[in-house]
Amino acid sequence: MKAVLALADGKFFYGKALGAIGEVTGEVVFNTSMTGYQEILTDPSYHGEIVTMTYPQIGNYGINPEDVESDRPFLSGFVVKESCSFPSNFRSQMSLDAYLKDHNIVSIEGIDTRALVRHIRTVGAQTGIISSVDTDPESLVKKAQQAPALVGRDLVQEVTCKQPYQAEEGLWTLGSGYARANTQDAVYKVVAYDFGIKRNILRNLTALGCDVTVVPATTTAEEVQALKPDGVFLSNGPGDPEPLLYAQENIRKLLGKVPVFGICLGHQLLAIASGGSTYKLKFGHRGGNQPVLDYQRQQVEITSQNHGFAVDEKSLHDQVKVTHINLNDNTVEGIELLSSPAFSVQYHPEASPGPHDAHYLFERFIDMMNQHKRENNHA
Ligand SMILES: NC(=O)CC[C@H](N)C(=O)O
Repeated sequence: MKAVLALADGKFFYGKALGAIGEVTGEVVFNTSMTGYQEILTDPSYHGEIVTMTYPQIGNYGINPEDVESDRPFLSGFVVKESCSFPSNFRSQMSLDAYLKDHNIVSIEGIDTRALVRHIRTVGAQTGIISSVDTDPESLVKKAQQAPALVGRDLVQEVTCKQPYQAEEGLWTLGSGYARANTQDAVYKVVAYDFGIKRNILRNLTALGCDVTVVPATTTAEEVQALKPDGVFLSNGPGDPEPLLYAQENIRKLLGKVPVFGICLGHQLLAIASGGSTYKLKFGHRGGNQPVLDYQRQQVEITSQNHGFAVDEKSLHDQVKVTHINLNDNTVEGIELLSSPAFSVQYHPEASPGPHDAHYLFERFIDMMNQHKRENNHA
């Protein structure tokens, strides 16, 4: 069945319907990871986005129930050059097409994804539409122009949990699957703000001895403090960090009282809460091979990334130190506060999918909690 992808600037591509039949709008972005499509589909940070995979064949190792970062796909739409309809992997239980249909994700295949990505790189990420019900490019371009843009919207409220819960999964091993978190012997009590949290962050924290309570995005600083955490974690999540005033306010109140660690959206919110600002990148960083320099260790790490906004270095005051930069475009990749125990990174130390070079950051959070505990016991 025919499908069309159209962009707000008038560019369009004819392709074939994949997944659900229907029509969907979102910001059209691209991800350069060669594998890890299940983790990408289920990363809540992609909510509101139509994700194009640059790798030419997607779905070749099928879909299994384990490689997920949340309980369902959150992205608006999915674009691939070729979707593999005969997956080959001992863990596979269904095809990509069947999975996208099951979760009602309107997708398209068979378009020239290289041409699309080159266009996005030239003109910048923008709103687009995939449709298999209306295939008139002119009408679709109009609909794309009328669709809400990503900037200025609070998408976090659409993906955050409704109620607090305890993280129960540990790390995955072949043959045994996910370990169960050993909360009884946990040494650190962590409260994790769920702005759209990826499960592998929680798995990494529980594996290092944290008992993690995940709380909804609007939980107040007072409610968090009532749980007496040793540390607070600020998660990744979708959309623009600037309109999330409630989160910025709560983080501001927690700073100096408890160690804070943020990833991606959590990093952007920490920067804003400490006086900085963010801006939209031309087409973002999404993929598994972004080089980052850690000033402190004087080491380059290859990182997993997924973001369209970035912290403005010029907006940061002298109590905020830039700890990491992206070696492709020199954008801010990590910060540390000098006045309170808090740090954050723009990229994904939990990988899933991607390289594991940055795992040391979870250990840094543990060290920070240890030091804070020691100092408080002496006080
Ligand atoms: N993965 C994330 O947390 C993304 C953060 C934010 N939504 C951005 O696009 O920049």
